[in-house]
Amino acid sequence: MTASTATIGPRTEVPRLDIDPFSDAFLADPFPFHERLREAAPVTYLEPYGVYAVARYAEVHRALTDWQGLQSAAGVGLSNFRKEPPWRPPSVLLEADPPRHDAPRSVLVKLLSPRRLRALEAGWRADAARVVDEMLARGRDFDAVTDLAEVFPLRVFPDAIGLGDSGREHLLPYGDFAFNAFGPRNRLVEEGQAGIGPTMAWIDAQCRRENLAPGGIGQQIWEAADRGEITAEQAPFVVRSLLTAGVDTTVTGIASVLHALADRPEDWRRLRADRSLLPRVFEEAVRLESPVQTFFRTTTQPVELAGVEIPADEKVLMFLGAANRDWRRWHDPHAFDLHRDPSGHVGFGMGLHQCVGQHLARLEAVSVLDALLDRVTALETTGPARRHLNNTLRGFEALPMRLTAA
Ligand code: HEM
Ligand SMILES: O=C(O)c1ccc(-n2ccnc2)cc1
Repeated sequence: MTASTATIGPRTEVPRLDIDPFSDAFLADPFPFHERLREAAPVTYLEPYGVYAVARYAEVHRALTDWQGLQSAAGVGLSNFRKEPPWRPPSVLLEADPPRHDAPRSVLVKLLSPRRLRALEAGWRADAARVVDEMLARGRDFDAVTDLAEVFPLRVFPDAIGLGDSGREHLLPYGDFAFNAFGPRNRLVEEGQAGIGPTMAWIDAQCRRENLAPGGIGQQIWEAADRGEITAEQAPFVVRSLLTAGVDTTVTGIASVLHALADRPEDWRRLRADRSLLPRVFEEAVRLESPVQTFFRTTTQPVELAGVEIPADEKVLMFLGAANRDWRRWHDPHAFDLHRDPSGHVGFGMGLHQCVGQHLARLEAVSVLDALLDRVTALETTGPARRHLNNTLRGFEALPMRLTAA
C-alpha cells in the first residue's frame, strides 16, 4: 500500500490510498480492505479512480442523507453523468434528485408498501413451500443458490410485476450487468457487455404497457400515470427500475441470510420455536453481508466532511458494507447476532433514496425461511461458498448445503 498524503481540504489531510475497490481481490474478500479504509481516516482518496471514499458508519450515513450536497443525479456509479453520457437513460429514482425524484418515488412507496404486499403474501408462502418440498424430494444435499435463492424470486417476482412467460431468463443477466455498470469498465463489465443487446431489448419491451398483465405492479405503475401521479414518459422507467433491481438483489439477499444462518444449530432451533424473530434475522443478515456493497454520490458544491473539504463535482464512494461493520457503531461488528438490534444499518441505504423494495425483499426472504424452518431441523454447509464477483453486489455462485428434514 502506498499511502501518501496530500492536503486537499484546508484543514485536514486526506490519505491517498492505492486501493482498487473493483479488483477481483477486493470483491472476493473486501474485509481487510474495509479495515484499511476505515482506519486510515474518515475520508480517503482512492488513487486508481481519483475518487473520495467513506467507509466509517458516521460518514457513510452523512453522505447518504445529505442529498443536496452529495447528489444522485450525476449517477450513483463511477461515471459522472455531467462529464460522460450514461450507458442507458438514467433511473428516474436511483439517479434522480428532488424534485424529479419525488413523484416516481411516491408511486413506488405506495405500490411496494407492506400493506400492498400483504395481498401477495399467501401466494408467496405457498410457492416457497412448493420450492422447498421439491428440493427435499431430491434428497438432503442441495445448493442454496441454484436450488433455492435463484429459484424462488424468479418463481414469484415476474408474476407479481405482470411479465409474460417468455424471456424471463434475461432478468438475472440484466441485473448482473446493471450492477456491474455502476463500477469501472473492468473485465466484469466487458464480459457482461457481450450479448447484452437482446437482453436490453427484452427488458425495454417488458416496460411497455401492452406487455404488462392487468393487476400486476407494472400495470399499476401505468395506472398511476393515467391518474397523473407520474408522466407517461416516466412510467416505463419506473417499471424498468423494478426489473433491474427486483431479482439479483433478492437472490443475493436470500443467499446471504442462508449463508449467515447455516451451521448455527442454536439459532436454527430458536427460530423454529419463534418465527417473530425472522424480520430481524433478515435485517441482521443484510447488515452483516451487505448484498449491495457500494454506491457513489457526486458533490454539487464544496462539501465539508469530517474536517475535509471535498471540492464540487467530485465522486464520493460510500462503502455500505464497511459502515455496517464499523466498530464505532456496532458491538462485535463481524458477528451474526440474532439478539442484536440491527436498526440503523445502511444495507438498504438511508434517507431520501432508502430502498423502496426492502419490504418486498424481506417478504421473499421470510417466506423462504419460514418454509425451511417448518420442514428442516438443521442446515449445514457441506463445502466452501463460491463467490459471484460483481462490481456492486456481494453474492454467491454456489452454497453447497445439507439439510435434516423434520
Ligand atoms: C436484499 C435486497 C436489496 C438491497 C440490499 C437493496 C439495497 C438498496 C440500497 C442500498 C438502496 C439505496 C441506493 C442509494 O442510496 O443510492 C436501494 C434503493 C432502491 N431499491 Fe433496493 N435493495 C434491495 C432490493 C430491492 C428490490 C427487490 C427492489 C424492487 C423491487 C428495490 C428497489 C429499489 C429502488 C427503486 C431504489 C431507489 C430508491 C430511490 O432512489 O428513491 N430494491 N436499494
Ligand atoms: O432504476 C434502476 O435502474 C435501479 C433502481 C434501483 C436499483 N437498486 C439497487 C439496489 N436496490 C435497487 C438498481 C437499479
